[in-house]
Amino acid sequence: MSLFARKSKTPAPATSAVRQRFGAEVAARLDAHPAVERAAIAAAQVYYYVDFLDAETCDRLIAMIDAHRRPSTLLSDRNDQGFRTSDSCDMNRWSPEVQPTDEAIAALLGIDPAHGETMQGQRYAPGQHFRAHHDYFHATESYWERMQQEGGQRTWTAMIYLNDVPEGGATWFPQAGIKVAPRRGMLLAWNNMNPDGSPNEATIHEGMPVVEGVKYIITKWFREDRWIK
Ligand SMILES: O=C(O)CCC(=O)C(=O)O
Ligand SMILES: [Fe+2]
Repeated sequence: MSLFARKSKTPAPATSAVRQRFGAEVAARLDAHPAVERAAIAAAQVYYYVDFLDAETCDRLIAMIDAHRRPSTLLSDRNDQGFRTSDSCDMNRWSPEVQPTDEAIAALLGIDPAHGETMQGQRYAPGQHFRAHHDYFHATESYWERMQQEGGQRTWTAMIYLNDVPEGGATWFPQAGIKVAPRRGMLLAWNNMNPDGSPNEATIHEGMPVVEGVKYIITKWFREDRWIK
């Protein structure tokens, strides 16, 4: 018996059949949806749905974010103040104000809502930003062990812009080569994995600084396993 067996930490698998399946199935569903467009880039699966949410629902969610916001946090071993300077809040999925939107996002992607983390509301005032990052978890970070118990890797991200922003605040994917300006009610969704289920580095993205106005969004991350046990 090897001395090194068992005790050593299991390295995170680079690829995974479950993640592969999420990539293929969600993409096929979005490709087939008449209101959804795929962004014309090869490096990542990025989709948008222009009028996903009506103005009244956007306004209701904005009011909830304003009422509950607190400084955003960062899941990282680096203490990097200034990396994410927005405010955030948890959007309770069981609240009658939130549930229809939360479930509509999961239904659009065809993912069991139990795989979805708590939806985040985010607010960026002028000058606030979220610097370039990946939404997937890095297996080298100390949080990885815990994340494996809590639904595992993140697969798809869905974001909704709740308002138009007069200037700034675009979501920029510098490697994939796409910049998306906020537009009220528009949903943006992308797969953080490659088709083989490994993390796609080209999904690195940033929330660019708002120049004029205030930017409100909601973000929902889906895990490879159930996040709600
Ligand atoms: O604010 C944006 O446009 C991007 C937000 C984002 O990347 C996130 O919430 O993970
Ligand atoms: Fe992100």
